[in-house]
Amino acid sequence: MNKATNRKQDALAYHADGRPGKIEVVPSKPTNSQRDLALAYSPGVAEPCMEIYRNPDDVYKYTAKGNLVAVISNGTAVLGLGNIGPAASKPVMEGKGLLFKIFADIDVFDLEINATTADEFVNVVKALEPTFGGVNLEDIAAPMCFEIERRLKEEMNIPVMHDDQHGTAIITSAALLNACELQHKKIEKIKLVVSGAGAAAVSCIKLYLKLGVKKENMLVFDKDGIVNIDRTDLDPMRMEFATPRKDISTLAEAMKGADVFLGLSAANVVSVEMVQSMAKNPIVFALANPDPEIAYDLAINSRKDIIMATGRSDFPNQVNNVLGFPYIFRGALDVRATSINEEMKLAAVRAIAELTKLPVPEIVHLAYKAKNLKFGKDYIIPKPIDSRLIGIVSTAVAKAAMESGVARKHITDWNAYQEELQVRLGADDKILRNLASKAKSAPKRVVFAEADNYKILKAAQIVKDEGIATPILLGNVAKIQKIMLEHGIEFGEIEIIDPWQGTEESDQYAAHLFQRRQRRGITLYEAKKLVRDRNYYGASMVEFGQADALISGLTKNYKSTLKPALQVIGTKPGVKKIAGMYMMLTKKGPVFLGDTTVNPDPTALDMVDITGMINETIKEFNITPRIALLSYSNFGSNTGSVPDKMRVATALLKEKYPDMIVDGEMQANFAMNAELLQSNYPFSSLKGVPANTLIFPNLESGNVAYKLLQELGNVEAVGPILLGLNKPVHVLQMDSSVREIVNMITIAVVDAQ
Ligand SMILES: NC(=O)C1=CN([C@@H]2O[C@H](COP(=O)(O)OP(=O)(O)OC[C@H]3O[C@@H](n4cnc5c(N)ncnc54)[C@H](OP(=O)(O)O)[C@@H]3O)[C@@H](O)[C@H]2O)C=CC1
Ligand SMILES: CC(=O)C(=O)O
Ligand SMILES: [Mg+2]
Repeated sequence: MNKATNRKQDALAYHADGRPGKIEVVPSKPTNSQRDLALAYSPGVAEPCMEIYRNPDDVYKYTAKGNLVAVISNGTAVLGLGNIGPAASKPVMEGKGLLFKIFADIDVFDLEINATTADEFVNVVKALEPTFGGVNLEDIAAPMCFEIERRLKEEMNIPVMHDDQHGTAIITSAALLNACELQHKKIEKIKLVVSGAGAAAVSCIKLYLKLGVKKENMLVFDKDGIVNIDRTDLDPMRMEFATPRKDISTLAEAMKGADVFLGLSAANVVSVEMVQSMAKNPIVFALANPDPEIAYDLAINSRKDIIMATGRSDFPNQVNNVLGFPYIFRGALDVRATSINEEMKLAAVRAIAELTKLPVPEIVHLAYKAKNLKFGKDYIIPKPIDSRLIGIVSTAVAKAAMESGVARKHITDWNAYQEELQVRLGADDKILRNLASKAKSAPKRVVFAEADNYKILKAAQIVKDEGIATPILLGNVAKIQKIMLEHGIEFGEIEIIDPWQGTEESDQYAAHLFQRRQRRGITLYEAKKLVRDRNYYGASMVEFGQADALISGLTKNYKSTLKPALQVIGTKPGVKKIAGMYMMLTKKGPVFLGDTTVNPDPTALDMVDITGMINETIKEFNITPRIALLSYSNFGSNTGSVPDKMRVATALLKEKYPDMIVDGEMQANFAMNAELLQSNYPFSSLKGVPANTLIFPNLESGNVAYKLLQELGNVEAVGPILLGLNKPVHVLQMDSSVREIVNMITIAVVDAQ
């Protein structure tokens, strides 16, 4: 099975696994009690209904309308896949909904409609106005899309934007301005060739004209060839930029001496020769999705002076409308704009272009495994992951809406607005993305003791593909290869070792184990036998530096996986007890729980050591630990062995680590609710911000808490992160999912850095 087939299977599984599709509707109010339901629905719901009846604008106050965008398509021009119909377009529209949510916290209903005429389409969408704060039209073929958008903008009082037109125009304009600057070209003088005369291309051309490109310097092509004034099949819109020139009829002819090529048409319509025939310092935007007009590598290797961009995320210069639509709608919704006008679009263009010239944050470098991204040929436009986009672009759009008179709500405190935008980005799985970025910045060799298992192999393949780790597989070679073949898992080059057969290193590993355990009842003969076991062998590889981290435990119980690591590697100097911690990815950000894994009933002194290790590890994740020692009492409100132990441990911690942010003993709700803590116990050192690290009095409570959060709170658990071993070894929970294994590998790599 080749890489393409593999990717296909991964993409299908991604969509089909678990709850089918990519989005769900989640209530935003409590629904637990009869009272909640009486307020949410009948009879309570009648109150906001009547308020809105009396004052229609109150719909923004009492419903989700103000943050709800409809992503609507009839499936007539889906990506570059053509007219595949509304149902087949649904994955794209759900995907757009997902991007709106993760990049700008906008809720989306995706609507795929059977509407083949402009009248049908317009009637459906107009009728939806009461529900939505905005409408994002998507993947509707030209020329019908122009009429649909024009009519909806005229007839609706909420912002309507056909993203393939204007989103694309905005992003490519920002990229074009920057590319021209880098290639020393004046926009008024560029010779522009456009492949495609559809929704995206027409809108780009219109915006380029506003930026200064001259109509007479432009040649446009569609499926039937050059768009010239002799054509009888052109609608008035395309006739607008039809060329009177008679000397050119093919794309190859047009490309000779051209400064800029813009492709918004179909895959592979441009050849290397065409690119080579362009003017000095050419700019090529081959933006057809998923495959561009010319492959990135072909174009970039065809000449040295080129600036090349595609719509894809796997090459430099991704020019894709995802850089625009989330933030354009965010700004428009936040000032309750009645439309998205030219001023707002141009403000977005300028904001995106200028952002490119600012120093790039470390986190973006890490995410793209790039060392020195800066305004230049390979960085003409910001990266979609850049979290500054929401602040800069949405603010520019909101200001332009206010200044151009389409805002119905005015923002006065721009600093508060900036903060609000950052909070919107949420904090639940951002930490994982950050950790993955950190891992990718210096990937490590991770040895897998249970490589004859599909889930391990799949996770190993993912981390290799993502550049997080270089896997080393332990196990029976034929068995591993059989599973790889059955499941289409490919690594390219991969090291597979079968410890059972013995290797050049086995004797050295056995001698080391014997040396460490000879006074604990292990003979050399036994040590030799033991290192044929994959857990002993894997731990030895890490101990001898032949691997940087070990992952095991998927198929064996925790203790029997841990034992070899303790015997071969041992604990860090000074560590008496190892421990385990979980990172829970809650909506309020990551919360760390410990010890959830190893020590059944730690003493107050043990608690000090464990908390110290937890504190240090969390700091490695670039998070400041705010630690609460938990019990069933608050600061002495109850007595008993558990509160007493936690109170003593807190005092010892404060003495040993004066800079540690720690307090206790306290109940979990006080730890997680800063207001509650402050109002009842204003002396507490956890002032103002809730704890992010919870230390449990014993294994039962820690284990019960994380499992409850996982099952009832639907909170993702990453771990157990093993603390205190001298080298990175991480033991999976039995039956971890592929995603959980990938997360653990990421942690192991960060641990090994
Ligand atoms: N990177 C990005 O952000 C974006 C990329 N796109 C991509 O741009 C492409 C077009 O999208 P969109 O405008 O929405 O679709 P449309 O269907 O509206 O337009 C497609 C245009 O391409 C023309 N075309 C098709 N095949 C060829 C060919 N072989 N040679 C020349 N022209 C051709 C069509 O010609 P005719 O008019 O004769 O049918 C039509 O003018 C898609 O691949 C889409 O994925 C779109 C939006 C954003
Ligand atoms: C990116 C996008 O909207 C498209 O390719 O259609
Ligand atoms: Mg599209």
